[in-house]
Amino acid sequence: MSDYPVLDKVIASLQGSAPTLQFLRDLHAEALAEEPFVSTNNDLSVALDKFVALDPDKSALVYLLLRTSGARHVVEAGTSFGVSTIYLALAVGQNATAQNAPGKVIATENEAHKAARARENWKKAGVEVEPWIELREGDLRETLKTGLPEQVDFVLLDIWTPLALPALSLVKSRLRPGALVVVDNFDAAASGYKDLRAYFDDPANNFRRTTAPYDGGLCIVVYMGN
Ligand SMILES: C[S@@+](CC[C@H](N)C(=O)[O-])C[C@H]1O[C@@H](n2cnc3c(N)ncnc32)[C@H](O)[C@@H]1O
Repeated sequence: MSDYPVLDKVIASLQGSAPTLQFLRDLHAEALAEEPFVSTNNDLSVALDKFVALDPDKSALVYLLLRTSGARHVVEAGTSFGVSTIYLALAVGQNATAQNAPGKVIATENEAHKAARARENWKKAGVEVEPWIELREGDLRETLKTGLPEQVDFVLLDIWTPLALPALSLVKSRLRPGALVVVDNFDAAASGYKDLRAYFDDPANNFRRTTAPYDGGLCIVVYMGN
């Protein structure tokens, strides 16, 4: 048992070695001890030293979506201390191993000290996690311009709202038909997501979406292909 019963449920929904799952549980408990933060109507500087991690129940859903879709090529916009990345990498590693094929999570973080903490956390998470991650440090509007996989299966948009559409736009041409895009706080940060919502809803872009009733609204989007 932990101080956060949700973590017991979440960890039980994952496959992984006991030490890796225990580390993830402890790390996520540390993140939960913070004040909640949503990126609209706030002073972003207060988030510089915060995890601002994806909620555990949303992270579990993301892990299971990745496992069921067999995703091996993932882009994460907004990594912070790398909590959500651990869920992504665990799933990608398991999918890649099952398919005997390559796989990678491209993680992005602008703040050098956060990137350093993320690397430490992934090292501690161990071989089920660390080898599957490529961290691109710097502004994602630059770091995602080149070197993306031919096909991207999954995109996690967990980033300050003005960066979400620029991130997706850089990845869009690589999305495979059926690729999933998950956007955190789609309702709670609705005012910041006007441009992204219009982009999803423009028939020319060929996305279909629903918002799952997780805290703040978790938007789940499928790219239908050209
Ligand atoms: C909500 S947090 C990500 C949390 C992470 N997904 C998790 O669950 O642990 C968003 C992160 O995006 C980073 N960020 C903000 N602007 C960025 C940019 N232009 N390029 C890359 N990262 C950026 C912030 O420093 C912050 O750490």
